[in-house]
Amino acid sequence: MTSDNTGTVQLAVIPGDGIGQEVTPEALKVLEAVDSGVKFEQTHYDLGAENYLRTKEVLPPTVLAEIRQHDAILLGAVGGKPNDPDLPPGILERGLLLKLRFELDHYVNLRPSRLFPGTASPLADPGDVDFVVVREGTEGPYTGNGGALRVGTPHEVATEVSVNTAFGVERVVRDAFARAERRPRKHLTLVHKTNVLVNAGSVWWRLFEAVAAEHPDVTTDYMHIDAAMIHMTVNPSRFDVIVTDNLFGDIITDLAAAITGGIGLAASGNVNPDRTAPSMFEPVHGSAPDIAGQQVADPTAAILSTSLLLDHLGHADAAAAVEAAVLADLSDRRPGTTRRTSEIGDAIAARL
Ligand SMILES: NC(=O)C1=CN([C@@H]2O[C@H](COP(=O)(O)OP(=O)(O)OC[C@H]3O[C@@H](n4cnc5c(N)ncnc54)[C@H](O)[C@@H]3O)[C@@H](O)[C@H]2O)C=CC1
Ligand SMILES: CC(C)CC(=O)C(=O)O
Ligand SMILES: [Mg+2]
Repeated sequence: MTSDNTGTVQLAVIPGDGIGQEVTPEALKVLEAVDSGVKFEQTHYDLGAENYLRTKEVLPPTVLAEIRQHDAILLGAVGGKPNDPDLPPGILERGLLLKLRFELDHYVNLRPSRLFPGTASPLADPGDVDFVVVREGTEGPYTGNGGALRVGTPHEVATEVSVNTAFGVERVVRDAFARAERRPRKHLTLVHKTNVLVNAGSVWWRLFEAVAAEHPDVTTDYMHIDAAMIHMTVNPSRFDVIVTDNLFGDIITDLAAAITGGIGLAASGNVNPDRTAPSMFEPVHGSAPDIAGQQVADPTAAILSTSLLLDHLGHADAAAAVEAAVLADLSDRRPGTTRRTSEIGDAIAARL
């Protein structure tokens, strides 16, 4: 998919905050180096904590409307230092990141986890880990539904309501079954907490079962979220495709990253499968204020996110080339040696 007939892709780039500013240029370096047959025309958007502190604006409607006109979005990370008194809690996470995901209907948050050859896992015997988490991206407890009463008093009550619509659950479950069907193992696991979150759990379970009946070739199972974390730590190779809600998917995928070489390698796509708006590609990690500005962040996750972007735009060969370049770089990494963020980007781009 390109925006015109000249093979030009309109790419919105939002480096964001912290290490987002450092890893995004490396991802762009790789996107420019790979032979995809198309030209990426980039528009950079200065959005994030610094922009907010300067302008008191997070995502003006005109900017959102402009971003919507692009073919795809590449995002670094957003979020300031924890508990910064100048940043209202969640203002960037909810006002920018989730706003983009919700407004652009990124209902499939795709997070693949593979233990690439030569990559170290903290698990002694991880096995052949290759699974993908299909995280619902527009509902759950992240919709901002809730509130607080009697704030600051001993009688304070705070709620965050998890929203789960039949429409929202069914479409992501259908996407997960379709993905499972295309994979060799054809196995799908629903992860939830149906024993306690009975209302949300019920709609997830019923729709999962209903869609399963249409996919007799996909084997299925169910795990409660807590038990799923045991299995992911003890025997992660058992998973193929996991479908789950927005919050569980957020948490699972940080663990998934940790067991497959670290958060610096975990890529993601916020996908609008209906293509009614641009999809957005970003590393799983955040802005990492603890290491920002030091050129020590690993840009591999951001670089692998461009592989997901290329694949989404229909450039499967270029996507595979980026992944192959990353794999080659990973297998050359030696424990105890460190490279700057830009050196890793240079090395991967050079392989293309
Ligand atoms: N998609 C996004 O934009 C996300 C934004 N955030 C925001 O980012 C800020 C920091 O959040 P945290 O919870 O600390 O999560 P984080 O993912 O930014 O950092 C967690 C830990 O992983 C390390 N880390 C992260 N990326 C790395 C990389 N590429 N290479 C090496 N080490 C890396 C960090 O140094 C830190 O120790 C917060 O404001 C949070 O809301 C968090 C997650 C996702
Ligand atoms: C900062 C959150 C809104 C997002 C997050 O942690 C994630 O998508 O992984
Ligand atoms: Mg997260």
